[in-house]
Amino acid sequence: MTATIIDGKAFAAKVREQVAGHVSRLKEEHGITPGLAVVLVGEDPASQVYVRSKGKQTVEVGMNSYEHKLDAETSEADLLALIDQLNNDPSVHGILVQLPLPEHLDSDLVINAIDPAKDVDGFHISNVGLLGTGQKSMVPCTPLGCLMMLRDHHGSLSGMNAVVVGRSNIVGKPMAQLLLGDSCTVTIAHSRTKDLAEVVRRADIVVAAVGRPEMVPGDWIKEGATVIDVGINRIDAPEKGEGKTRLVGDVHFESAAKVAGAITPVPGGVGPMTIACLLANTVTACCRANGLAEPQGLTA
Ligand SMILES: Nc1nc2c(c(=O)[nH]1)N[C@@H](CN(C=O)c1ccc(C(=O)N[C@@H](CCC(=O)O)C(=O)O)cc1)CN2
Repeated sequence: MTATIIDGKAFAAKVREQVAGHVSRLKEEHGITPGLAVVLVGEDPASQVYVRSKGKQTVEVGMNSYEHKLDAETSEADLLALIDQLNNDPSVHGILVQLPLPEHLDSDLVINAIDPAKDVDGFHISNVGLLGTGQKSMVPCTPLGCLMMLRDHHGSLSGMNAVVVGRSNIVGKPMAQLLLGDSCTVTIAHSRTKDLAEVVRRADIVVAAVGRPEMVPGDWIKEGATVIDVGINRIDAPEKGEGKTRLVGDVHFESAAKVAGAITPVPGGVGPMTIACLLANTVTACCRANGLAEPQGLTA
């Protein structure tokens, strides 16, 4: 078998198109322009790239982008004061604090200071609780992107065996909740799971989000399974020349693609969907804040 490649880049472009349509309707029919504020603390190079990309794509779909770049030594009090200001700014419908934060800042405290209605990352404890109890919430962008691709590929996920490898608050746990919400039988596995290979081999859907380069080989995958690779790991690539690197996922793509029915590549799979879903969440937050009907198909 050679797997169908699930093209996250193309899918994300379609989601952005839908978002742009909703934004122009909000402007024309209600005179409202959704606004997204992104806060970056420090100079982490990867975070700088992601924040730039978020700002650019926000503007491309017609929304207002507010970037707040703070230096690495910013105090918790100053960061919380900025969040308070954004919480009270009616032109800001979504607030995102780029992670990871410098070590002296308490991420949980900072995230929980965001107004849950503006928490477009879906990381606030209230949104975590709402998602866990099947209530309307803001849904974390990466798992939402994975769910959209799975629904698009399969239609219904009902009754499928899903194994999520990874138990992070940002991806693993919310992914499991979303799959459960779509009536999958869900197992959360992780690096300490006994007989991990056997557990993964039972899965119709594998979501790999452990942050370990190419940890899941093809012989762990059941024939015809759908593999969603959330990992983004930069590894040395001496074959490309001295000092060169390349991106790989948590799945060994070449071997997995020979047995899977469908698979997301890295790059170009889950990553682009993360930012597209952030834009979708911002439109959703804007509609909710204004008592308007939410866009269909852009949330769980
Ligand atoms: N507040 C948040 N912080 C972080 C999140 C998040 O969702 N909210 N996720 C990641 C980083 N991230 C967005 O912030 C992100 C990561 C990767 C991509 C992406 O498109 N990756 C490309 C490859 C990019 C490359 O060449 O390096 C791909 O997979 O094709 C988008 C967004 C941590 N922080």
